[in-house]
Amino acid sequence: MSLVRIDRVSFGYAGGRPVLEDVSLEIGPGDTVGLVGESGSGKTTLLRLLLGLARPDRGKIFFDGTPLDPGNRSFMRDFRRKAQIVFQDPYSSLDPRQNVSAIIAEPLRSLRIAGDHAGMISDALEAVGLDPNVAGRYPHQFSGGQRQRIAIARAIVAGPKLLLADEAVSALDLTTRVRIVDLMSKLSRNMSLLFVSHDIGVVAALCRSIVILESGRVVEAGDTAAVLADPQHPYTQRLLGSVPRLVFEEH
Ligand SMILES: Nc1ncnc2c1ncn2[C@@H]1O[C@H](COP(=O)(O)OP(=O)(O)OP(=O)(O)O)[C@@H](O)[C@H]1O
Repeated sequence: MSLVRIDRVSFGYAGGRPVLEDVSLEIGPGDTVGLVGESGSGKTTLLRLLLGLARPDRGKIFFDGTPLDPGNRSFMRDFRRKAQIVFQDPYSSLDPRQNVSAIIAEPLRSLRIAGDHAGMISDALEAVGLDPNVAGRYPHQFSGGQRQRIAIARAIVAGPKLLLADEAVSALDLTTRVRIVDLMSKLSRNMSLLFVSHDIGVVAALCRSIVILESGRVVEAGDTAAVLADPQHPYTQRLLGSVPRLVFEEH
């Protein structure tokens, strides 16, 4: 059974034109799915629907076989433990007044998860490649890449089944981006990953399957290597054509 099933979902913001039209996609346990599209194609909006922050106008979203229903509080509490998100900007996503330990503990507190919080925080820090001794420090004492590791530690501390990443490496320099992609790849062995990005290169490195969104519609989807080797839709071909060439030709 799919962990997530988005079934023919359409959505428009109040008074506006449709932003998503008839979108379907499935994420199985352990899948790594890249959602790619240009700015404004509706990627973040789809994540908002998937988190239950907005409701589809048409269609349904299922998590573990149960329809997502923001009105069902006990389901949503369990869902919030199982689905966590990492955002783009590691500077604005961490509260500068809280130390690392308090930041990572936030889901444990808000979801009222019992147990050894200090041990869980320490495990999460280790899992993202940070020394557990940094728990007492504050965000300003870390680089952008380290901050993103802290944000990822917060996202995984409660043991989610699904990690959502919204342009989670886009704000990082190239070397740091590669390291965080490596980290996400390692973490995705234990959870499903929906990785939203406009960067096809990063998706190719990280995601087994790819979904291409153009103006709120899925125009192509499938195995990443197969789609990128032989893109069928003109929009995918255009997106691929606009990827900067990083290979230096010999003269
Ligand atoms: N709160 C909102 N109210 C009204 N319209 C919105 C709102 N948020 C987004 N939109 C519109 O919905 C469309 C899709 O936006 P969305 O942020 O989902 O795209 P995106 O693919 O994530 O883009 P980006 O890569 O730039 O973040 C855009 O036309 C945007 O202007």
